[in-house]
Amino acid sequence: MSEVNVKICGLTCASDVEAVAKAGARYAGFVFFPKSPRHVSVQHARELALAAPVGLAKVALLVNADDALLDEIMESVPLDMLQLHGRESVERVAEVRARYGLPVMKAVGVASEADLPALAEYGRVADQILVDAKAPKGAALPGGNGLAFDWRLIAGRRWPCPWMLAGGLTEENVGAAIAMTGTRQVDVSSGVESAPGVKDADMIARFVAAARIEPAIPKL
Ligand SMILES: O=C(O)c1ccccc1NCC(=O)[C@H](O)[C@H](O)COP(=O)(O)O
Repeated sequence: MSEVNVKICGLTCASDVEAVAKAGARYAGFVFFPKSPRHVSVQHARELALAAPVGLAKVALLVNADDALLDEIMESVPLDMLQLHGRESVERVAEVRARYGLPVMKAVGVASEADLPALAEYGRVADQILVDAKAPKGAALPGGNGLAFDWRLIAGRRWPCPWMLAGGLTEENVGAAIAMTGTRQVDVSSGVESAPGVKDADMIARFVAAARIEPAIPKL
């Protein structure tokens, strides 16, 4: 079975990038959302992205971004993927993908069965979907809240494109989340932080290691 890919989201300093690369994560996420404790400016993101080693995919996380912001980011920051984490429509996802020529991952919040059809809809236009916990009503952030959803809702489900599981993952629960959902990609932010916006290198290393432990298959 292929190795589980890990995305560590919300990196804010050079030591975060180093820790993520050293731990063997596949993706590094930079948050462009001013209300977030993980927000980075375009110039700062450029410096962090330039410091990332080959093989670490750099992802820009955007919330309802207009073309002006996307143009500015695309001109300065070397990126491998755009993550749309707001209320972007299916049409907007297709438009962003065509305009910038980068793979687009659309985040979809899940709290109940009623949220599942959106995964298939976005899965038809996006390159990947991020199956995340739905932010509570009135939350300041549309993601990165450290909340999990009921993984049984998506156990055994598949979509038309690759997907990643997110929401409240930690080194303690990521193994169970992988086993229950069958995901081969996981995304974490709060679960590897010592305080909001402050990543912890040891927690990152332990999270990546925990995501890579394959469940023992009993011998017949
Ligand atoms: O992390 C943020 O601050 C953030 C702000 C605005 C939109 C999305 C945001 N994070 C989304 C992520 O990619 C998180 O990794 C994902 O939602 C899981 O977060 P967590 O439950 O904290 O691991």
